Amino acid sequence: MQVDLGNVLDTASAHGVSRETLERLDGRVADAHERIEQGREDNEHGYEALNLPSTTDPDAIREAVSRFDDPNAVITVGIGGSALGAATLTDALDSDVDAYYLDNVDPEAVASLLDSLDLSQTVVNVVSRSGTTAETLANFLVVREAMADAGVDWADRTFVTTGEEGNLRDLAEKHDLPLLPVPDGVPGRFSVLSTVGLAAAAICGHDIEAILDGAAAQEARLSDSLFDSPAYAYGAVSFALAERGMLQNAMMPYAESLETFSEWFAQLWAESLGKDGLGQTPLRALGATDQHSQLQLYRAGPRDKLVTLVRATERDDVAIPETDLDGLAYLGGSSLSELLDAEFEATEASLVAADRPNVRIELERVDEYGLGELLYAMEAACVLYGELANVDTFVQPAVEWGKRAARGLLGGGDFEEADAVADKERLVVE
Ligand SMILES: O=P(O)(O)OC[C@H]1O[C@H](O)[C@H](O)[C@@H](O)[C@@H]1O
Repeated sequence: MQVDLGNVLDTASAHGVSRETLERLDGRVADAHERIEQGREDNEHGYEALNLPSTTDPDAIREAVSRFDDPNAVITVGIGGSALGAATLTDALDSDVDAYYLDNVDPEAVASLLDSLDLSQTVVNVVSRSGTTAETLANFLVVREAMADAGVDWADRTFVTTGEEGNLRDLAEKHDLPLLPVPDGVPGRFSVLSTVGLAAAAICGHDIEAILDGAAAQEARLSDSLFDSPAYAYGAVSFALAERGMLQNAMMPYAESLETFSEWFAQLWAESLGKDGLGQTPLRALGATDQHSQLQLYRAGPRDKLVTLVRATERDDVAIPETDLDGLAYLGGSSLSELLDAEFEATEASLVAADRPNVRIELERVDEYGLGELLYAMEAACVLYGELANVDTFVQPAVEWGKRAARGLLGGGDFEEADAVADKERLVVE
């Protein structure tokens, strides 16, 4: 995996950063790296996530899921960090086992998914670090009932990934469900390389060791200089650009298989860095599709965006057939991959021509190893950015406020946050 910073330099784009600025920043990267390494060594909350390539036991995960013979499908019931990592992996990789995610409580979507599946051939993976998230527990109760109604022994087809305590743990123990532990000290959005993210991939038959190997390769590249580490290069430059007003970061992979990756990145970046009036708003885009919609804004709208373009340098290709139409002759004999690359490079050039900084991230391939590299590098980039911005990367009090309010509204406890809901101002126009 490599990160190309050429288009963020002020020699490419007038609103970019100078090499001198990057060199000055590199001194701060060295200090931040030292702090991160200390946090990892002391197994501090959050920093521990960067140790997962060596602390995760892939055999234990495989062993836990091996009790389910030949499922057709796996439903992961979880939300946020308890769903997006697994979804990023299974959506990016091909498998004969279909992976679904119940990460919302839209009744129509839940009912439609459950109606469409043969539940006797489906495995249910319930994931919640806290074991108390209302959406996850509610969806699980619905799934469990649907299985029972279909004459399926739900307890036989369910496993749980959760922490040491919480309602989900109690429920799993009561029904003697197989349990995978979530690692201590790893917030959900940093947990893709643990039981939380890898179990669904293991059920789908993906090579979870290769995912960890890819992550380990990027772990080995962390160093005290942004010029030696793709992860730190990305984190440091994103921070430097945010300081210059690029307060939005459009994550734009040129691979449909990475569409969910942008969602995962959005949680990582928003929940970790959006604090104390600071942060960089992640935007989700997909190349080449969004070249024909959002690119207008990225190139000509407010000068507040970093665009991150991601592509694989190797991919399976499809030839474009020759045609006798003169106007289309330029396409014939070429391939969809060549067209996609041309679109990618044209987007970069068009942004630079309008003085809009952008970063290129290239993987060799969207496979297990490449995904491991990409996900680990983005996590390390985020941790570095958090150090440089001096925010508490690993907490999410703003999200928890809303969780308490919703629980209070449903009668799940006495939470003062719920009172604020009743105080809503109204100015209704009909
Ligand atoms: O894993 P859980 O405890 O169910 O939490 C699921 C999600 O809940 C909240 O929204 C947190 O802010 C997220 O970071 C977390 O990933």
